Amino acid sequence: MTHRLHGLYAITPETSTQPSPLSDQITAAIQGGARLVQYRNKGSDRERKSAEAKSLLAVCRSAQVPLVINDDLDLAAAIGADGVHLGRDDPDPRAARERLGPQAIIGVSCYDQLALAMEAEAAGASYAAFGSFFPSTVKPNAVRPAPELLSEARKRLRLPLVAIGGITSQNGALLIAAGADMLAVVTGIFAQPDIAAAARAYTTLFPKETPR
Ligand SMILES: Cc1ncc(COP(=O)(O)OP(=O)(O)O)c(N)n1
Ligand SMILES: Cc1ncsc1CCOP(=O)(O)O
Ligand SMILES: [Mg+2]
Repeated sequence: MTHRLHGLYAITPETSTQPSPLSDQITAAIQGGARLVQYRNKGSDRERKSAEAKSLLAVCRSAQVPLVINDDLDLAAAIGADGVHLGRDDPDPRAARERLGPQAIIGVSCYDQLALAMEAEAAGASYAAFGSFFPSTVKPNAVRPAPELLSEARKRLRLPLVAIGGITSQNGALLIAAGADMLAVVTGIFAQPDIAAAARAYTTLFPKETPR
């Protein structure tokens, strides 16, 4: 199945302010309209990551929402996830494409650099991610491109564009207007008391889907 990469992209929090298990939090984000989920866990051991990723994969499969694993190509391959997200310290997108196959979602971090996105496109990536567009408590030291980078990328690339970093339901609209196909969000969804409602506030920013 080819996945349409458009809409809200929910990324799991590493520290939770929620009493509910991660799988319930993801269920709520999907109820609020999340179209893609990333399992991002930089701190846990392999066993815990594997167990959490499997449980999220079950939730995502039943909702028909793809699950991407951050950084860990081995884990993505081992559990049969829908794809992987790769940054500058992670495996090469070509290796990921070879390992996971033609339908897999291979996301690549491009920070504030159009040249990285052009390389990613040539390497068979599925989307290019730019950011952090706004201050983020998750990545306080991230580079900060201007939203105009998305407009430039839109002109130069065919790949879907993901915007990330400090995105709220207020500032997200300007990133979509600049060319973002997806908004990737942690805090604005998962640090809120009502996760589904918080997700819905982003979902409504996107133009309505045209039926396939
Ligand atoms: C959609 C999306 N965009 C960017 C990132 C950041 O990736 P990376 O630079 O590898 O940093 P870590 O997330 O691994 O700390 C992302 N995860 N997802
Ligand atoms: C992983 C990552 N890469 C750039 S900013 C960021 C964190 C996004 O989290 P938040 O939506 O809470 O700012
Ligand atoms: Mg990474």
